[in-house]
Amino acid sequence: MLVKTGLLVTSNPNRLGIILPQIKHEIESILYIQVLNALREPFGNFYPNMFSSWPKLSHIIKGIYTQAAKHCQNLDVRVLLSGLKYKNKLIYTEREVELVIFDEKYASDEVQKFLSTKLVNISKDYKILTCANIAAEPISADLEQKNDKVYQHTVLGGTFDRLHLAHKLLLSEAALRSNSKITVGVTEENMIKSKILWELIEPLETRMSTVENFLKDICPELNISVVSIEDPFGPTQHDPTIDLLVVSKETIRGGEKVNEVRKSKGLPLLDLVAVDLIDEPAQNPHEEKKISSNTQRMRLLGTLLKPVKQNLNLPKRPYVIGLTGGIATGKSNIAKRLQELGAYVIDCDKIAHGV
Ligand SMILES: CC(C)(COP(=O)(O)OP(=O)(O)OC[C@H]1O[C@@H](n2cnc3c(N)ncnc32)[C@H](O)[C@@H]1O)[C@@H](O)C(=O)NCCC(=O)NCCS
Ligand SMILES: Nc1ncnc2c1ncn2[C@@H]1O[C@H](COP(=O)(O)OP(=O)(O)OP(=O)(O)O)[C@@H](O)[C@H]1O
Repeated sequence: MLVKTGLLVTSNPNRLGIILPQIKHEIESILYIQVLNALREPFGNFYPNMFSSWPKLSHIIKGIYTQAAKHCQNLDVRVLLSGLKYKNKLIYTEREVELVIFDEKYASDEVQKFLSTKLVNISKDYKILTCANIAAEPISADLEQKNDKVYQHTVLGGTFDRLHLAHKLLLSEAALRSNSKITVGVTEENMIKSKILWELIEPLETRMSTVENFLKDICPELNISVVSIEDPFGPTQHDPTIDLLVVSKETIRGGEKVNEVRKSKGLPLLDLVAVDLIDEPAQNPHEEKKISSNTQRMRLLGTLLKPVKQNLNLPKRPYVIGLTGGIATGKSNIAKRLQELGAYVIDCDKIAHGV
């Protein structure tokens, strides 16, 4: 039976390419992923010799979100970081977990103890699924990770429309590298008007609260501040406590500009960490190569944005349809097709010209 929220406990994320296609039809909404090498204590001590610092885990998180992009883009996947960062933590999830999936066969008393003592928000009627015996490469630390510094106060910025897996990767990088505070700048309306189909961008409040909820879910121990920004600099132009800016390979230049502004104001320069771009695995012709909010908005065209409200007081006919849109968006074309289907068309453009 389909559940809303699932939790996958994996001891080897390299198995995800096989597990995700098997479990994606079991879950409707949120899939939490907790990486753990064993259910035994010390809980959260995830391959301690290999991952001596949190940023060394970055490539594992990237691997998970890349697999999620390939296999289950319609699920809201959230890789939990608390259990990786802090030893002996309980697993807390904002949503109640209804299905727990393991990628190893554990003894049933071990499973029971784990569920009852470590999993805080679990449904009374939870179900368990085991996907065992899946061969995979052993996991390894990212030896390429040259800067594995952790900072007091990390920052990042973006529009974060329809929060996608690449946004989650960026937010996770900032969370892995922070031992205290994380600030996220979210663009206000003045900064989004040059974007494709900007009219379809979610309202600022929605984008801000989605970012905040995501961060609170994956790492509630951090002091999280989500602010709106009216320019590409946001709080970085006056806050001396910030010490790291997380960008992607395409926004490094923006990061350098932030440092130019800080230099001119006598503020300490920020370290920059750039995450790689995550590609769109199901790219159609004319779509961007990377996972992108623009693509998501374009894919919305021709779909119902929200369910039609039933109003029993309305007569069944005639329907009044308002047809609006920018220049050359196809209004006349659609009006012609509706006319062919029997609609009576009132062209306000023509009426206005005649006034
Ligand atoms: C001006 C800014 C913030 C506007 O954000 P933008 O509209 O590009 O946001 P968007 O939601 O599209 O992306 C947010 C971030 O995710 C990155 N990102 C988007 N898609 C992908 C992807 N497929 N793979 C990896 N990263 C991605 C973007 O490069 C960006 O860094 C940004 O472009 C910028 O210049 N950043 C550097 C400076 C900065 O962070 N300033 C704000 C400080 S509070
Ligand atoms: N669904 C579609 N797919 C591809 N091309 C389209 C589509 N709909 C319209 N077009 C093309 O886009 C162009 C503009 O279409 P149309 O004249 O219907 O737009 P409009 O919104 O009425 O423009 P105006 O701003 O002049 O009122 C035309 O060349 C039309 O053939």
